[in-house]
Amino acid sequence: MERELAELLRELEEFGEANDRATAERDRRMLNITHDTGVLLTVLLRNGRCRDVLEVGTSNGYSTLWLAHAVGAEGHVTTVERAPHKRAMAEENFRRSGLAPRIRQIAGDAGEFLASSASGAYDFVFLDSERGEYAGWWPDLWRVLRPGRLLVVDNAVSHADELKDFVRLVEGTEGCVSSLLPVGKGELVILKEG
Ligand SMILES: C[S@@+](CC[C@H](N)C(=O)[O-])C[C@H]1O[C@@H](n2cnc3c(N)ncnc32)[C@H](O)[C@@H]1O
Repeated sequence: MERELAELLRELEEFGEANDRATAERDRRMLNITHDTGVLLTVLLRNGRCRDVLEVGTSNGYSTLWLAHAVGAEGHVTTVERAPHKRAMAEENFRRSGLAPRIRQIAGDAGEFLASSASGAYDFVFLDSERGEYAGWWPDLWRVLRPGRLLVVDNAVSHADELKDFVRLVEGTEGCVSSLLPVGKGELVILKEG
């Protein structure tokens, strides 16, 4: 990774940690993935030669930068965020990173975006948003993911209780194999067989 991008990621990690310590207001918190989760995403995307990535939950774009770096110059990351102030922060971080041309920012509700997305549009999905919505989004998440590809869910250990219904749905889906990795806040890696 280029020194400038590594430095920007470190800066955002420090900003996110300090910001989230200082406020309990969820809408003001960055709630970024951990550094080691960024490395895990890089390994998975690079190994899968992923080019069409969907992220649900941009926040200020920290995780998006890991994804955009991992897809390489030929790849694209579509990232959905409903909070305008976070989208603006992300846009500035994307500009600073030089990776903006690979990133498509979607403004609005992820559920609506998923429902309007084409089947098999993505070869990797990263889910890091409003956990209470995941079970309702599952049919569309599954539909937009290409067969043979991965969907990764953050906070699968840190907020396991909130994900119970979702995990039950995942485990009951035919053609689905999942594994919980003890990286960062716990990453549920879901394979769509095919
Ligand atoms: C945990 S944060 C994302 C952190 C980001 N992935 C990172 O690691 O840098 C979750 C984000 O999802 C957004 N969000 C929550 N519900 C949403 C929805 N229904 N549609 C779009 N974005 C949503 C929140 O505004 C918040 O910024």
